[in-house]
Order: sequence, then C-alpha cells, then structure tokens
Amino acid sequence: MDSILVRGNGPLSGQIPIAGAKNACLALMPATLLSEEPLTLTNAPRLSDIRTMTQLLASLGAEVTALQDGKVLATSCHGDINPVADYDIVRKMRASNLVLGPLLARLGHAVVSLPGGCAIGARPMDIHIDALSALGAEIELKDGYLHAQAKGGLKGAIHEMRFASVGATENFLMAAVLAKGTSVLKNAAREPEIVDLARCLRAMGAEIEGEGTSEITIQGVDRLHGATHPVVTDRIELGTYMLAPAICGGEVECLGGRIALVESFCEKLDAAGVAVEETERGLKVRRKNGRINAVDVVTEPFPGFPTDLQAQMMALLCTAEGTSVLEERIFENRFMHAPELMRMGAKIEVQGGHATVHGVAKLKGARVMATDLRASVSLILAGLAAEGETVVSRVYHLDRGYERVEDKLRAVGAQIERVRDE
Ligand SMILES: CC(=O)N[C@H]1[C@@H](OP(=O)(O)OP(=O)(O)OC[C@H]2O[C@@H](n3ccc(=O)[nH]c3=O)[C@H](O)[C@@H]2O)O[C@H](CO)[C@@H](O)[C@@H]1O
Ligand SMILES: C=C(OP(=O)(O)O)C(=O)O
Repeated sequence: MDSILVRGNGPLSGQIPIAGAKNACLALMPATLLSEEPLTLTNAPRLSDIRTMTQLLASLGAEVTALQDGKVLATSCHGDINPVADYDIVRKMRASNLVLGPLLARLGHAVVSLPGGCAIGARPMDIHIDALSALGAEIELKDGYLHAQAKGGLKGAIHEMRFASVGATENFLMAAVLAKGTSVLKNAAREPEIVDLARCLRAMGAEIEGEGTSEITIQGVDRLHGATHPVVTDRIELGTYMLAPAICGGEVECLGGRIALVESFCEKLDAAGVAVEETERGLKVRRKNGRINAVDVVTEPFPGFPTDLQAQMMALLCTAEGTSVLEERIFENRFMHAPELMRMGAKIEVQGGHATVHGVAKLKGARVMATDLRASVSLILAGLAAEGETVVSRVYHLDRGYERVEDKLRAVGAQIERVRDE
C-alpha cells in the first residue's frame, strides 16, 4: 500500500484547480439507469470511488465510458438491466446504495445489498427505506440484501424525512421522477450535490422544483431522455485546499471555487484569521496576519459547517492560539484523526461528540495512519504544519476522494511525495 510523505513547509503560492464533486458524481452516475438514452457527465473527477460506481453500473447492465482522461463520463443504459447490486461491490462504497431509487423507478423492483457501517458511523438505511416506501415500494431485508418491489409501479406521495439525509433525498428524487403523479419531499437535504442532481434530472426531462430548499416537489413523467451535464465543483476538495495556505502561510487561489459552496466554512476561516477573496477564477486564500485564532465549530447539514471538512479544520486548529471545541453532529464516530494528530504533538481531548483542541505552537512529524478519507487528508495538512517528516499510510482512503493530491500540493510549493511500496 502506498504512503504519502510530507515535510513541514514554508509559505505556499500559486493555483490549485478544484475537480468536479465526488459526492455529486456518485449520485449523477446512477441517474443513467433512469433512461435508455446516454447521459454524459463533464467535469467528472478521476477517483477510485468513481471507478467503483462504474463497476457497479456495469454489473447492472449500464455502459460507462471514460473519455478525455476520465473527465468526461459517457453513460448509457439501453439493454437489459440486472436488478441486483451485489455485496462484493456495494461493501466497497456506501454510495452504491444510490442505485436503489433508480432501479425501482425503471424496473419496479431492485435487490441491493445493505452497505453496512463504516469507520465514521453505523449509517443505517431506514430513512431511505421510509422515503421509498412512501412512494409505494415494499422493502424487506433478506440475506443482507434489501429486496424492494413496487407492484403496479411507484406512486407520487408527500413524505417528510425524520432527518435531512443526503443519500435518501437523492434516492427519493431518482425514484419520484418516474413515479405516477406528484411527490413532495419535506425536510429534504439542501446540499449543492442535491441541487446538481436535480438540475441534471431536469436536463433529462424530469419536472422538479424547490431543490436547494427543504421542500422539493416532483411531478412524475413517463420517461427521461439523454442529456449532458457538468458536475458541480467539489466543495470539500475546495475547503481542503483552502486550508493549505491557512496552515502554511502564503497565498493560494483555488480555481473554480465559489463562496456560495463553502459559506459557513468561510465564516469560520474569517474568525480564525484567514482571508478569502472571491476572484473571477476562484477563491484566493491567505492568512490575515500572524497565528491562527481558536474557533468553535459545529457540523450540521448544509448550509451549516460540513462534517466532511471537520477533520481538516481540526488540523488547522491544532496550532491555533487558544482552545477550540469541535462538535460533530452528523456522524457518531468521526474523530479517529484525533489520536493520530496527538501522535504529532497535538493536544486534543475527545468526549463523545466533542473534541477540545488546545492549540500548540508547533506539531512534530510522525508516522500516522488514517481510517477514512477526510482523516487521511487532515493528516497531510497537519504534516505541512509540522517540524520534520510525516508519513501517512493507507493512502487508498485518500484516493477515494482526492485526485493527484500530491501533484496539486506540490504545484504550490509543498514538499510532498507518494512513496510506492515494493
Ligand atoms: C456519497 C456522499 O454523498 N456522501 C456524503 C453523504 O453521505 P450520506 O448520504 O450517507 O449521508 P446522510 O446525510 O444520509 O447521513 C447523515 C446521518 O444520517 C444518518 N442516517 C442516514 C440515512 C439513513 O437512512 N439513516 C440514518 O440514520 C447517518 O447514519 C448519518 O449519521 O452526506 C454526508 C453528510 O453530509 C457526507 O458526510 C458524505 O460525504
Ligand atoms: C464520508 C464521505 O464519503 P462516503 O459517504 O462515500 O463514505 C466523504 O466523502 O467524506
């Protein structure tokens, strides 16, 4: 397994291009199951999760072709569709559950392996099941698989989710677009990736209103057609790279970034002493002056502070002036990076959903290991702020969500390389 070697760094300078969003693309790709005509996604990121979704869709009978070095994905689903999403693929990636809604809508039945929990939490599927059941699906668990059936097809309904789940909103949307009649989803998730999916579905002929708000209305149509859709900018990759100059000093412009994607995050950066300027090409980031101030952070659904940036923010706050409290409200076990940061000299106390970070003047390089994607990149960011060398192992987590992380950081002056194991 490869590792990433990082050396403590001086100021960074230059530009980092931000890719299309992993989490948008993982929801957009299954939309191909809804139409016989091709769906072309431009600005797709080149990531292992996208390859896993490609493999899953291929196993269901779709064709996914990567063009232009993978940045354009041409997907198509005109032949026979296999309704079974197998455990061997689903277990690799939770977002595999996003084929459930489209399979039900297109075929009236689906058999999708339960993804199971992962390092950051148990992540059950009850909200997805309730939402699809409201549309008339009967869903039961057998042998670790969700067996879903909509005898006579899906029917529009009004449904309120108990929590604004991102994935359940996506599954509901993709099911309701081909259901008979009108559906209304209340307490819908408002993330930019939901807005992106709704826009793509509309380009395919769906009738959707209200995406980006807590209430989405969908008027079912008989069929969807092909479309070409650009994947929205990855706000989590954006936030991650915005933290690099905040940690090292200097000035970095994140190309393609917009404040609207990361507003609550920018508010915290501002309070911490980091200036963000929106330019024609993206977001320019630099420290206002001196050391970073401590700030408190609470993760919440969009437009709140994203859980997917909590670990990276913690890396910044490890060397802030004063004490910060980070409260994780989305996932019950998302502080696994804390003990690894402590191996680098950070002072952190974790109690349940709260992590108290007492800023230290300097971190020290160490061998560290991550158990999830955002934890991995937080250790790289911490390594940029540390004295000496940091080696982050289990890089396969990182490759799920960051394309060429070492090239992008090296291009702005970071000392970082991938160490390939013999
Ligand atoms: C591929 C993708 O887009 N992943 C993102 C998506 O994950 P995902 O769609 O899995 O996140 P959800 O919004 O569904 O989950 C949020 C919380 O709700 C709980 N829950 C969810 C569904 C359910 O049926 N029952 C239930 O209890 C989860 O365990 C979790 O504690 O949104 C998360 C929250 O912004 C992000 O961290 C992930 O990066
Ligand atoms: C938690 C994440 O992804 P997933 O939902 O695919 O596990 C993430 O992108 O940080």
